[in-house]
Amino acid sequence: MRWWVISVLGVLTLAFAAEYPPLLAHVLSYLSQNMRYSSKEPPDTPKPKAEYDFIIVGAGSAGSVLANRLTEINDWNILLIEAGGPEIMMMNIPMLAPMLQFTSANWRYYSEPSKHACMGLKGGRCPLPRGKVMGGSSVLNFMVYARGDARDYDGWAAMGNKGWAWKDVYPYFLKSEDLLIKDNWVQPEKHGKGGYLSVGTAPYKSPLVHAFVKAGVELGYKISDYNSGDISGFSFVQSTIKNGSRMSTSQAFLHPIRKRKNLNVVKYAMVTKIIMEKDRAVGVEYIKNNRRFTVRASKEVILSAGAINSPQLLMLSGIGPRDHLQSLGIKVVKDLPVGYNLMDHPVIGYVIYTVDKPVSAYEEIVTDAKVIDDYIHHRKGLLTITGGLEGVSFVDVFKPPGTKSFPNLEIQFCTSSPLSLPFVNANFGISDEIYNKVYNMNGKKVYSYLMFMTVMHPKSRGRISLRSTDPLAKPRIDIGFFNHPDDVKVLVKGVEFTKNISNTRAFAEFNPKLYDKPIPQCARH
Ligand SMILES: Cc1cc2nc3c(=O)[nH]c(=O)nc-3n(C[C@H](O)[C@H](O)[C@H](O)COP(=O)(O)OP(=O)(O)OC[C@H]3O[C@@H](n4cnc5c(N)ncnc54)[C@H](O)[C@@H]3O)c2cc1C
Repeated sequence: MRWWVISVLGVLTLAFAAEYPPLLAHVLSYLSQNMRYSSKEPPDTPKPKAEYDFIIVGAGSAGSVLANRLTEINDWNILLIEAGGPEIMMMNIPMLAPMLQFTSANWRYYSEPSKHACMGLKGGRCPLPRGKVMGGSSVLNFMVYARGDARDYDGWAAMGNKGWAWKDVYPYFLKSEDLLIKDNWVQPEKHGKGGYLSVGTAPYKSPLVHAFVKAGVELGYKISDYNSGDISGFSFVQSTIKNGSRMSTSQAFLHPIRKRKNLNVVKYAMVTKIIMEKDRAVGVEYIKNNRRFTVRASKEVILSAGAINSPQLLMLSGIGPRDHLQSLGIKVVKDLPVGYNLMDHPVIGYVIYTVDKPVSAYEEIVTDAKVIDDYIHHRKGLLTITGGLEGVSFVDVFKPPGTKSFPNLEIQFCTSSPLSLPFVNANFGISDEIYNKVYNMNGKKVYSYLMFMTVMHPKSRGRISLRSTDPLAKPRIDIGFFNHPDDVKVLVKGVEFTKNISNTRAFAEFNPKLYDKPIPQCARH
């Protein structure tokens, strides 16, 4: 078990012992649950074979599913290689999701400074968290289960991506899912039952998220099952959780198959190169415990190392833009535009409203004995909220509700904000100067909510490139946020839209006030 888990549990144990003597027993019980939990993950294979049928690089969202499906074929041997270590139970407490970014389970990538974005953040860089652990980013993420809109898939198919139309992918969504939600805002006929991946909702719902969904209806939007193929509307979140705990893809797809003899897993193993023979990938090199290993694949090497590491590994292996590879002295195997066309969703993270009632999550929830008892003993309460995120809406900010439109903005509704949970400022990487001038409440308890706004179909593009030939050096990430002005227009309109939401009758009882203290650098605008 990691030192930080032991320290957190130690502090919690001492804090509880005085106020809630039975809690000591609960904490110990949690520790023993963790031991049992750890034994469910496929173990590290001490001596992998020299050759497998398939090698999968990265045990994240994609890699876990692939390892499960491929090992269904008894005759195929699969090696799954993961740079990170085991997932531990503490990582499954939904409300603690933001804290995981401060652990070794995060690759800790940052964007390059840019003249359009991330300027109020430390060093002018946006933190770009990615999971480095069994389960990958599905261990760090905020658990929102969102398939996307049918029109997006059909658009990709129309671009020539055979097999990606909604009608092609939808059966796989059904197959993989185990819907646990019984509420009437979900259309059960659009969901799967009995699959590996549990989809539920947090047992706790704050009064604020109820107001958020009602506000949507008041403004003329429908309460939607955003996983039905049409995302438009307002809703509570559907989450990859079960019994109030995170369900990562490792838990969903790897734990149940840990006894399959044709699956080997190596953990803490960093793949440094794909071995190419002519145009064919025939194996990989990896480093573990400072030793270098080579393993061959008779059928395929599958690269599922995530949106940052996969292109990095391709380029290190000679697959990438000729000029770039040659400038670093890498032999070109295939000249391809790897690393270009990087797309992520530009966001405004800090549209905050303060409220005058104690209805939002606050900093002390991580040390409040009652809140912790609720979670450890009953798997309910504030700690089951997925990273503080409870509601979601997808709207077209340029068109009134009810008209035919394709949403261009996603609003994630959070039952707290960095004013109430100051540690979240570190997640965003807010600079000390801006934090102290704008967001530091100096210990004053503030209740608030936040609408986290995301551009749905960004036009901005970035690029990933190599900094050096050292596979352990972080690649250069030019995230490209806001290099297209249309993305800014969507978000500006989105901020106005949050005012409409907060001005509804649904929110009136909380007396919300936009927290509009100007950031000094923006005051002139
Ligand atoms: C903080 C955060 C919040 C998010 N919230 C949501 C959300 O609420 N809902 C949602 O749908 N999506 C969310 N996402 C995005 C989602 O989690 C990712 O899109 C998804 O997990 C990516 O899956 P992947 O398999 O491509 O990569 P990953 O899951 O990142 O897996 C890649 C794996 O490869 C391993 N790896 C990388 N390089 C190597 C190497 N060289 N050798 C060996 N192993 C390697 C990594 O350690 C990792 O385990 C979030 C992501 C983050 C980081």
